[in-house]
Amino acid sequence: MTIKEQTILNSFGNKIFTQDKEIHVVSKMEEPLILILDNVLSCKECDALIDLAKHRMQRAKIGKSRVESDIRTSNSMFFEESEDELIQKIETRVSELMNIPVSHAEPLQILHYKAGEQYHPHFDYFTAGNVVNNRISTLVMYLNDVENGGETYFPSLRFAVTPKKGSAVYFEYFYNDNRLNELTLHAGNPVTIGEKWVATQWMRRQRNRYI
Ligand SMILES: O=C(O)CCC(=O)C(=O)O
Ligand SMILES: [Fe+2]
Repeated sequence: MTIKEQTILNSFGNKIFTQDKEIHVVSKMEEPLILILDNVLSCKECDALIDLAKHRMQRAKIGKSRVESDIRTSNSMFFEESEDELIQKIETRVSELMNIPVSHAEPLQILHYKAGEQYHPHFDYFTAGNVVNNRISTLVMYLNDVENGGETYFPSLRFAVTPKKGSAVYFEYFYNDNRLNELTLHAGNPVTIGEKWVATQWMRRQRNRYI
């Protein structure tokens, strides 16, 4: 008999209630746990995040060393921790949803892909050496509808998530069985028509902010 591993997010039923939102579970994969969620952000919140971010975008940097890399061709920025009311509200909602305290959250990241841009397959957790406070889970929130392409693609699962404004994909990689963590390999497929905006929240195993 195979014993299913404990997960961080324990969803029951078709809805997840946070203090200010009723989030819909559209689709679910059990192991590794992948949830497609709708109504995570309102249209107004998506537009406001893009507006706040668009003047602050830089060529995306990868991983801990933050060197520029061809792994990702999109542009990115990070909001300051709880920098204004909107960011604070979203951080609170997302941490309730992800079942991890805000103190374990990385700053909220915005990514912008223009046509032709992509994010090659990668793990969100760090694999090099002895990582003390690794990432354990990810929420990618879609801030606009993409005309064509731009799916979040899990090549080992042959599973593609189509961006939809206000919706999100959640996955976690804190399993004892590392084969499950490795199945969360994912990419941002090339945007072929239009553009793509996402907000990514990564959670750490331990505290990551001191406020
Ligand atoms: O753009 C996407 O669909 C994926 C983004 C991503 O993998 C990340 O931000 O870590
Ligand atoms: Fe990622």
